[in-house]
Amino acid sequence: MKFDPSGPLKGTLRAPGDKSMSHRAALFGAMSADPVHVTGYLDAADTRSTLSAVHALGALVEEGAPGTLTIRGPGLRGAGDAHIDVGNAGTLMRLLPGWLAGQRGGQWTFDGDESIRRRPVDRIAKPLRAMGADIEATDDRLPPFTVRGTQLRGIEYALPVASAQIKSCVLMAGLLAEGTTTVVEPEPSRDHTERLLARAGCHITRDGDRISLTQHDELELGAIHVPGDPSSAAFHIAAAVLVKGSRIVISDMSANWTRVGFVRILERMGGVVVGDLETPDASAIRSDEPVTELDVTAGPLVGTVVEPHEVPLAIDELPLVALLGCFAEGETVVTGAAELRVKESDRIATVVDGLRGLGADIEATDDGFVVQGTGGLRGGTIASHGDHRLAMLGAVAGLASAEGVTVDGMEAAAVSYPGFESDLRSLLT
Ligand SMILES: O=C(O)C1=C[C@@H](OP(=O)(O)O)[C@@H](O)[C@H](O)C1
Ligand SMILES: C=C(OP(=O)(O)O)C(=O)O
Repeated sequence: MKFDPSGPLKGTLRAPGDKSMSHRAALFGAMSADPVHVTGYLDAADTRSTLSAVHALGALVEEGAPGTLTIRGPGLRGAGDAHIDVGNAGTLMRLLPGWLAGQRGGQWTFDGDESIRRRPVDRIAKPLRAMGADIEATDDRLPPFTVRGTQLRGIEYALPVASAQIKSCVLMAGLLAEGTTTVVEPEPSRDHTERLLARAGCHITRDGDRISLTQHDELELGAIHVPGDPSSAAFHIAAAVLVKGSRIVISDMSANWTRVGFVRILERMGGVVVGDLETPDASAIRSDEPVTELDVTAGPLVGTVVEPHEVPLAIDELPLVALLGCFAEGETVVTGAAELRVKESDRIATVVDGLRGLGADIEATDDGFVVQGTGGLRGGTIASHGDHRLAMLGAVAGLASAEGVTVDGMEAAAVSYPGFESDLRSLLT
């Protein structure tokens, strides 16, 4: 699929439902005793895998108008035996075992696509085993793997990396574990799990970098609205900043401060983005999910240094920071982002190789990359390597390039954003 250099982007767009919140809405919906009504649910391959998973565990999923569904769960302690195909969804693979490990009996096998079979699960197996869980993984660290339900006990666990997936898994296991479960975060990461647990009536508290939760009987959630995904919106935002004369509005986007690190980095680089973002505050647990409207205008950019503590707040948007760096004056550096190597692809290698193939001056480091801004990109061909974020990166690069970009494997975008190409083209004038 070729993306030619384009004229200005204009218009208003709502990005599809947030992927992280959609996974959690389906999982926590299934863990609830009463029906949970969801609006704004993301209809994409990853979040379809989650609906299939909760169905396999015994939940009823009634789909209504687009993005609207009702989940009638088997409840916190009622998950039935199943084989779970997570497809390409790392979030599903890392969160769901947390719920299942503490069931009274039962057995679940997990597997997924070629990419998921390369993604580590020892990061969740280790804390779950410390809680008493029974988990067997391939080579002790990869899918396919098996979880058998057993009584768990609460632990205190210091996360070795700032990962919302590991944090969420341990907290979910804590719901069924005896005593108190505590996770200690090296840096704050997305906090949708904590907010949902607080809303569901769980006893969850935060003291500095320590999040604690005690065993719980029933989740009470009611209705959940999933706002637009900032990680999906980021591709349109980047395109609007890079193509001269552009002005777009992104409506109904999550303004959760743990998700908008990319907008903060972009503002520092000189991008003009107007909108109300939530004020960072890692001292307490909130229970709401704020939304905002962003007004984005193209403008000249300068290079920046992305510090390790900013990485979890913009992890899936860091490929776009590399692209922006190509167009910025001076150097753009990302550090402390070794986690990029264990995503759908090794995103340090695929971003560096991919952008270099389009004419970028970019070097990989062990934990990030260094880009020298050259004021533009020539264009050419980029391979998605089956990674949705790489495919969408290539499309945006094409619009801002001199000669256009052919994306090899554009269909990968359907993992998080099936309507991406038509949404992007709808903004072109
Ligand atoms: O919890 C989540 O919904 C996610 C957490 C992040 O992964 P890590 O926790 O592995 O950093 C992110 O990259 C992923 O797209 C979604
Ligand atoms: C890393 C991602 O997702 P997951 O870990 O759920 O596969 C992503 O969406 O960029």
